[in-house]
Amino acid sequence: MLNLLTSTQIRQADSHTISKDQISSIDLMETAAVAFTDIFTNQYPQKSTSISIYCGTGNNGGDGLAIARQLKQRGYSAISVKIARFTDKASPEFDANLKRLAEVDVAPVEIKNDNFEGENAVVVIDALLGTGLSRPVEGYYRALIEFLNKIPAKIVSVDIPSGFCCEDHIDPKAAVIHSDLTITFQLPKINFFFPESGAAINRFEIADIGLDEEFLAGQDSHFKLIRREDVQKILRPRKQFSHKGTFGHGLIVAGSDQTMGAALLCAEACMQTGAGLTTACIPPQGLAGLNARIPEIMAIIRERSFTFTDLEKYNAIAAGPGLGYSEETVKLIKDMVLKSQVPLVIDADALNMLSQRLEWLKKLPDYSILTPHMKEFDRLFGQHNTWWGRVETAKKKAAENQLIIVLKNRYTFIVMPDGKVCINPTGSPSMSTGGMGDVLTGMIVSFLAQGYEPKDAAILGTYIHGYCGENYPGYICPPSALVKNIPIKISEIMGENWL
Ligand SMILES: NC(=O)C1=CN([C@@H]2O[C@H](COP(=O)(O)OP(=O)(O)OC[C@H]3O[C@@H](n4cnc5c(N)ncnc54)[C@H](O)[C@@H]3O)[C@@H](O)[C@H]2O)[C@H](O)CC1
Ligand SMILES: [K+]
Repeated sequence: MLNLLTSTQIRQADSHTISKDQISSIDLMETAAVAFTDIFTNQYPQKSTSISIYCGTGNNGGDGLAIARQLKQRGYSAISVKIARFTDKASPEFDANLKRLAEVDVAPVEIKNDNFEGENAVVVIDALLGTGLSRPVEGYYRALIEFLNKIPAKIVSVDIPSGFCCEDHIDPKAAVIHSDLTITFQLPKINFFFPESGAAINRFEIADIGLDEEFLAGQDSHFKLIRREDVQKILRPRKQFSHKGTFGHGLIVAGSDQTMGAALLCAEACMQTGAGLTTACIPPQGLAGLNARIPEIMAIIRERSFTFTDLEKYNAIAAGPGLGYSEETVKLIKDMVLKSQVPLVIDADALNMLSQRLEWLKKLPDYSILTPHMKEFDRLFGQHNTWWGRVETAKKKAAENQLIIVLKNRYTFIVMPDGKVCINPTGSPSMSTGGMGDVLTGMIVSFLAQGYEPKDAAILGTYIHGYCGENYPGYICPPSALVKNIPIKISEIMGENWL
């Protein structure tokens, strides 16, 4: 997993690298400027593109000056540099790069107040403020940021959008540059994965500046980014002499008269993800649809006052998709919660039942997996104003109840009982359709049934679910199409050793 660090830790990595590699901070700044410019010129290869570089007077601004020189030296002919001289403070690296700018005869314009004349560059490079942000942006900086957010130019931010806070609660009223592209140094910043950053970061790219990998990996951090290689390490190839019993038996407790579709999607996902056997515990009306659509799935019919008699024959149980919320289904879930000896995956209506009966949280088998979206989370654990707050609560609740909480959003947070927050990078807006959650639940319970540890089942299910969705060749990805792709995408991720 990729260790995600705070801005303070990244600064420590800076100085560690500077002393270890016997370089100066101006050398590191030059490396950063070159790495930024490489990505930038790929994005804007036209050398006549008009580019205005707005520089603060710290090292973010210093980067901006070095980037201006790099662009000039690479033949970009329409470069202008504007320095936000709102304070008489300037970093030594900024001053050094200001001198070097003269070598390429770019004469910067100084902005000393808030009368910004018209800006008609096609691209603005935002090098005003970086990770040195230490307080909310006010005064001339705020006015300049608001001015730049209004002009038609594309904005490319250096390291982070100016005014953006890299970790902790994101204040929706803060003045932050709305960047079309953020080229960040070495690591994505933790808040890049929080929904509130959407306005400031349309997309981001990583510029490797050679910080000491060992040092970065050795830093203590809750936040980890799941990478393909992590998933490849967890996935097990299937042995030649295996049979359906080798891959477990998953039980899906789902569906009601009007919402059988969720049960079908969840059950099929469990089967397509590789469970040896899948049984769906469904209402009588659902049987015909189940058999017609997915003949591989066995059924237990939930007649009136149904109770579980042989839960022990299942390696993993998922409950909730389309289950409906009635006296009958509450009794059913209570029966399951009290009787099950295996980790449960609790989703949708079963989560809503939990939120009315929080005492059940402690009764769930250890390492059971909750898969709430934002609203289900707040119903369970109270209203939250920020996602940072939600993740803090999720860490607390996961530890208190020995649970895994899969807090779904564009970058799903998988919160482990030990406080680790594994962030899933896969997925796409094409997946924002009803039924996606049902599929995810089926995938997670399938990996549980196959004998994967609960934390690994949550990671595999979430990563591969998003991977299937983001690789679907369509404007939207119908969940019933996604499930058909699961086996092919798992083997694609595993590469040649999938068999
Ligand atoms: N390893 C790396 O990522 C590298 C990053 N580099 C660049 O350095 C900046 C961080 O530079 P720093 O000098 O620490 O601060 P900033 O330039 O971000 O800010 C300048 C200065 O502004 C003052 N300030 C803080 N908050 C505010 C505010 N709200 N309003 C006004 N002024 C504010 C404060 O005094 C800051 O010092 C990083 O982002 C990268 O761009 C290195 O160049 C290479 C390695
Ligand atoms: K910036």
